[in-house]
Amino acid sequence: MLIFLIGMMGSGKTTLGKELATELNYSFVDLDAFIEEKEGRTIAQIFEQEGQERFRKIEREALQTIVANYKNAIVATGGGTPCFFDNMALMNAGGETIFLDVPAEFIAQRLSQSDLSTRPLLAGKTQSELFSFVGETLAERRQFYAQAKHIVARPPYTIDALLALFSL
Ligand SMILES: Nc1ncnc2c1ncn2[C@@H]1O[C@H](COP(=O)(O)OP(=O)(O)O)[C@@H](O)[C@H]1O
Ligand SMILES: O=C(O)C1=C[C@@H](OP(=O)(O)O)[C@@H](O)[C@H](O)C1
Ligand SMILES: [Mg+2]
Repeated sequence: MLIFLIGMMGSGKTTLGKELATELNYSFVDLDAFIEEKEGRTIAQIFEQEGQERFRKIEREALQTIVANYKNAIVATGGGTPCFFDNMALMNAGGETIFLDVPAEFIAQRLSQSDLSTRPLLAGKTQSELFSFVGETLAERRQFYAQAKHIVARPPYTIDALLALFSL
């Protein structure tokens, strides 16, 4: 089974995805890390050198490669992945999708304590810009995230909530 974790930057896709893969003895694939390895450059460099539009095409191709080549894996997507092309339909057809619906305030709080330079959409933002950006972006993206087959919408947003979804 392929399990895709989707949701905003800072919702915990990478962190919880790794834990879930260890717990289930599945492979773990982080879409951003997969892209960085294939491209030989960081996500920040791709944005800087070629812009977001090109990044979204690279991201789409990487997602197609993963769907075609992995069988039992947890896939941590990027926050924007569900919102471009028909990526949401591709993931729903290829496996289970789980939206980590963490409130914007939690996310902004977590991100304000992390290194923003690795996430080009956040780099250079002040605390208050970060809080408004996360709130507005989550509102715009919710229509895509809401297409997930499963939603984790109550705290604590931990691996137990993910395991409970499948009664694993
Ligand atoms: N369940 C959690 N509780 C508290 N902090 C978390 C949790 N999940 C992630 N974080 C923190 O939030 C930040 C973003 O997490 P990350 O897993 O990279 O999110 P994503 O991949 O969704 O962008 C990291 O600093 C991480 O340590
Ligand atoms: O929300 C987004 O558009 C992005 C999220 C990032 O992944 P995370 O959600 O793992 O931070 C990464 O793909 C890129 O910086 C763009
Ligand atoms: Mg991540």
